Amino acid sequence: MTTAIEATGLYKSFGDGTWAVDGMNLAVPAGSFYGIAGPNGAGKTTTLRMIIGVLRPDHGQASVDGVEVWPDPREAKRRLGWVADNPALFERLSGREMLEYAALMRGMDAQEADRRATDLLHVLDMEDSQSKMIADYSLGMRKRIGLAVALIHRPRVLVLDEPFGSLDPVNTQVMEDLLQRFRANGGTVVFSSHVMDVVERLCDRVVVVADGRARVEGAVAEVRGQAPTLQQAFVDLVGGRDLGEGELSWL
Ligand SMILES: Nc1ncnc2c1ncn2[C@@H]1O[C@H](COP(=O)(O)OP(=O)(O)OP(=O)(O)O)[C@@H](O)[C@H]1O
Repeated sequence: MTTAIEATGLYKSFGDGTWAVDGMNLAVPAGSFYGIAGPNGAGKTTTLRMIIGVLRPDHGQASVDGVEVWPDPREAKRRLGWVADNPALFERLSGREMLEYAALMRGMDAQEADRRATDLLHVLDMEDSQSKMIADYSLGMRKRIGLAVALIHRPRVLVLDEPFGSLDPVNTQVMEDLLQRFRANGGTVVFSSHVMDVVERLCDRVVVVADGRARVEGAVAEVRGQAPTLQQAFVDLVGGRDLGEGELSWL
């Protein structure tokens, strides 16, 4: 198996005496759609930020498309695209200017930058809002432009943090279609999510993370096991809480 992302023994503490990431191991097969699920505070974002080369691990290694991230972060970043939960964008640029700027920073000439920006704005259904300032964009529009910025240099691996949170069904469909297209062209998609039906629908494999560690990993059907849905398997695994008889009786 060729791996698109490999993380071995990743640890990170923020100095409060606990491990936000506590010995994470991951191996994402190239060409897969890979989901990272886990409750709030499980360490998903911290893990992803160490893998993409913006947060240095206390211990452990990560590689992207065969390139070790921390010895060679520039080369690793050439091969990946990153979409943060709330993408950091230049608020006073228009969507088109943002895309063209990202393309120029990635070394493209102006003609290629214009061509790719035009294509992305079209498939993301953003032609009408391309001249509007990003500060005036809705969250769904920000997420779409964030995805376009991450794709414009044609990465091999795309990493997304909660891409579907707070998106309406139309935006969700637009994002899914583009991710499917990227994967069909040989790319690898890794994303964290709490939205288990999206993980179940899109992913080949999933890892469930809790307390900074991978608890279970495998093909979606394996992780679901005997549970009726992946959501139920997730709750069974990481614990939910049943309300007792008398609890909240005042409600
Ligand atoms: N910059 C930081 N400084 C201090 N603690 C942090 C920092 N970033 C994350 N943490 C802590 O690390 C732990 C893991 O956080 P992380 O954001 O990685 O979880 P997550 O699984 O992405 O959660 P969510 O699903 O809510 O986004 C949490 O306890 C969080 O409070």
